[in-house]
Amino acid sequence: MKKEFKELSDFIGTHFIYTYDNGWEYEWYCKNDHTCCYRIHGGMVAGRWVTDQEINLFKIADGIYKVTWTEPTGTDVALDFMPNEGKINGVIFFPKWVKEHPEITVCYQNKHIDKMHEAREKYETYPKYVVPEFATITYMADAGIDNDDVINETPYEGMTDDIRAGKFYDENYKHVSRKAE
Ligand SMILES: C=Cc1ccc(O)cc1
Repeated sequence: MKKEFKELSDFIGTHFIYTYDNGWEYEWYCKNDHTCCYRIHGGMVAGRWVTDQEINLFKIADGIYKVTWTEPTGTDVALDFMPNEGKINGVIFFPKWVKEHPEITVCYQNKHIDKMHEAREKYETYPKYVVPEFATITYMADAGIDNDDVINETPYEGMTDDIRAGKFYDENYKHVSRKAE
């Protein structure tokens, strides 16, 4: 994607794949000015995916965007996107229980909100496990606003390669079913 980001409107609707310097691979979509969706492909909670997470979104300066949110698990996230530089700085603040039982959170979270709330009451929160890392963007595309096709399937091995190879979405950024291939 060759585009110079400047305004907030340049950012909203963008779909990213990136790899943190610790090797964790994430996929994230700015669905609109107050909502994101994401899939986790590598790292402590690989396999987890979430749609329609409420976020706070600000343009910090031309082409620099800050996104923050708090999750049903109690995990807090702060991301600074610098798409013109191909970089993101992310800080994830995991409750102690997520580090100790990451498998509980590996699911399509939207279908398991009660389970997340139960776990955050049952297990310990502190000390938090803080993960501050830069990430390198490996894919960036304009998926449009409120596109429910961007993140609508459980992550599988090779999914990010398929997306980068242009095999995952059609010309309207609709998900091409693998069965139809
Ligand atoms: C915990 C969620 C999360 C989503 C995207 C990202 O870059 C970091 C954390």
